Amino acid sequence: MAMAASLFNGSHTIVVHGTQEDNGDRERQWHHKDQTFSVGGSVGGNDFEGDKNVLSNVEWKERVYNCKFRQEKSDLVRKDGGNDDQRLEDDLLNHWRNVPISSSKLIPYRLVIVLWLVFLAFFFRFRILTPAYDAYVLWITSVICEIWFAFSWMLEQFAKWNPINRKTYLERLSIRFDREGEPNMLSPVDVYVTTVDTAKEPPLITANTVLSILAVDYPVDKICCYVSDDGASMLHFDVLSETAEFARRWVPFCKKQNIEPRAPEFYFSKKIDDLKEKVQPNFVKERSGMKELPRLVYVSREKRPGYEHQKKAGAMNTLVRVSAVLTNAPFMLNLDCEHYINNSKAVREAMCFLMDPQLGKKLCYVQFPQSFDGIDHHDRYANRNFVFFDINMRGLVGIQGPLYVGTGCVFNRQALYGYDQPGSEKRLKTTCDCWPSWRFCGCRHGSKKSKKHGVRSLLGELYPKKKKMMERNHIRNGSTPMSDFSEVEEGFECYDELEKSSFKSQKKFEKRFGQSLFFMASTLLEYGGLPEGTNSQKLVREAIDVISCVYEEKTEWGKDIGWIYGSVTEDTLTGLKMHSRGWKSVGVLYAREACFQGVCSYKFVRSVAPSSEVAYCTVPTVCPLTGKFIVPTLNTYASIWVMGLFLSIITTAIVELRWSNVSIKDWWRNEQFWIIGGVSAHLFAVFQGLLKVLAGVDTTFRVTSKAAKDAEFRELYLFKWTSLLIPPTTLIILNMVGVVAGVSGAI
Ligand SMILES: O=c1ccn([C@@H]2O[C@H](COP(=O)(O)OP(=O)(O)O[C@H]3O[C@H](CO)[C@@H](O)[C@H](O)[C@H]3O)[C@@H](O)[C@H]2O)c(=O)[nH]1
Ligand SMILES: [Mn+2]
Repeated sequence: MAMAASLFNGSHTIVVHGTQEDNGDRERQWHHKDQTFSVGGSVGGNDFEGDKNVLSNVEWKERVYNCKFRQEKSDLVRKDGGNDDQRLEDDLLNHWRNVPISSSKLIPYRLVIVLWLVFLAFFFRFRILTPAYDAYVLWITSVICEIWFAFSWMLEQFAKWNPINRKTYLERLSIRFDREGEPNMLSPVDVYVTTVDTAKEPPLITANTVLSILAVDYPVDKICCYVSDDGASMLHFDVLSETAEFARRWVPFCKKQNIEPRAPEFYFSKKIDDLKEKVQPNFVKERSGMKELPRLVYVSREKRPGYEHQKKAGAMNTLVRVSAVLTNAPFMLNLDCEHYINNSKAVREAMCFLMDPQLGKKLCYVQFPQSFDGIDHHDRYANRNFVFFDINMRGLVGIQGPLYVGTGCVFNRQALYGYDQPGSEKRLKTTCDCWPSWRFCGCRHGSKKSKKHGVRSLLGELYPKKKKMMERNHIRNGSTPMSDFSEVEEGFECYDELEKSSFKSQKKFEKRFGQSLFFMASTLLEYGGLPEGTNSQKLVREAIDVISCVYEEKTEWGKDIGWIYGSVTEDTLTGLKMHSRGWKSVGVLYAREACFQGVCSYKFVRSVAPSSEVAYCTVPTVCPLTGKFIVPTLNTYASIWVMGLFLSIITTAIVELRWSNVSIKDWWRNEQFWIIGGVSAHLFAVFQGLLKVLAGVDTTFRVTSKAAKDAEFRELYLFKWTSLLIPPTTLIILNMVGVVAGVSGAI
């Protein structure tokens, strides 16, 4: 099995790939500008000089609380006449704040929900106590459906009980971490882009996304873009290398002219006259900007017959490991290939939360809403999804945080490694069984003899390094809490005892993360960065190791850590897994220019809900047809409950639209698709699910085609037959017949 890594294009690009069964030729050489670059695992050494910055990352925290902050505060206090000390302190500490939704909108909302519950209780009492004996089966069916509706409605409604808006302060983030003329303290971020099929995902789309990432408004040495190519296609590879070349001109241009968005195709398609109102840029800045480029890494993971490659989730886990070895940024941004960065400050938005001294530690991710270009004017297919993002997700902010929806999401690396949230009770347990013991003693026991040296040097350095960093902090500011420091000392005292269990602990680590000692060591660096004494050759060799398809065998990847396998909605599953470990998430859901923008793909599959809609669309129409009614003639009381129920449901929707500012039209589209989806796609999904559970037949992840052009909108209005349409069509016919029968019966 041949593997290769090559450096191309000067030093800002790296290629890491395993051999694909279907292309053996790629790893050998690569032509660019009449030059052939050989592929012997070389990498631009100076690129990794940034490590020192990466490691000193821990300093940002310290800095927040210290000199700078005090000075800022006292400056402000002086300006303000020193009045509201506490308020100022709070203000300065926060890069974000909650913007409460006005109680004139929220109180009626909650009242209506409570009212609904009361009506519901009486309604069910009536429903269950008065069975329709002459239509018993229909009655039972409809009652079961109603109970299910009420239950799911209750779950949904209570998740929205406490919706919250938030506001970020990018300037404060800059004041704190990004001062001119001083070393930048913003946290590094690894960016992941996945792509697979050149036919469905034109490489130009990926190229645009990559350019928008490279041009993002963030320190260049703190951004590293990883592109996973699951198609192992020469075309992707070539386009990407051209992209890297083009970036040399494009990125400085974007930064100099401060244009948005920074994906070229979408920038030029805006047709804005940018020549107006341009300011003369600072010459020095411009010149230095010309040579500054973030790194770009191309990864094509190994695939072999007999090994399940796990689609996107597999690609993501590969990227997690490669990036851990090469850059190990504490945070990572995940973008599908068609989702480019529309607002170059997007990463900073996320950092307002992730670098927050209090909230940041508890966060597993920051999710941005999905927003799309090229949605037809009437949004025929409810693709804008405002109801989901502006109502449901915003409601979830008030609980543990919004769901992960697969793209436009910035993660905390530690949360993906399966650790419990530091504040939660479970964390202590995890820490006790494997963390400290291995941290201090693991260096003495390499599992493989051949690797023993590497282990020792790697892990051996980890401890002194951590200690050194802490000492530095300690000296620089007497106020640093002692706890961390004494924890280290304690670790040393019980060294002997820990040593005994160290071998066991390391085995545990291996079972969890796989065999790469380098990777294991990287997981211990809570603030990211690379251990000292590594060189680029070693790193690339290690990177190739961790993308091998056997790497995940007998590990927890995809089960307990990283992206979770076995579902077509691996995103939701992955997010919930972290939530279940106590981590919180945040949504950047407030109205502002979309941070990420996708090329619209018309695909309609989402959650799999039992399709009680089908039964409920059928039952009422069967009644007039058969002359048997599920609801006996209503008495006065019962009709009050039924009316009340309907009215309160309608009112809830209205008040919901008021606090969320979603338009009636968007809401109506959503309702339409709830029904259409419920009786078609969801219904089929239920069958697929059953097939999988009962017969082990697996569902497939079909890649969505991203090549939609304006001219193709017409197609959206064309009628195309698919078997998915059978159930809704049948239902429509049944209902029409039912109405006719009902009306004629009444006449
Ligand atoms: O074998 C594969 C298959 C897909 N992908 C990538 O996965 C991403 C998502 O695939 P896509 O076909 O665009 O799925 P969508 O339905 O448009 O995506 C939504 O829904 C998916 C399933 O819930 C999530 O994985 C996505 O992130 C989310 O954007 C794309 O970048 C693909 O290139 C791979 O890398 N390898
Ligand atoms: Mn997609």
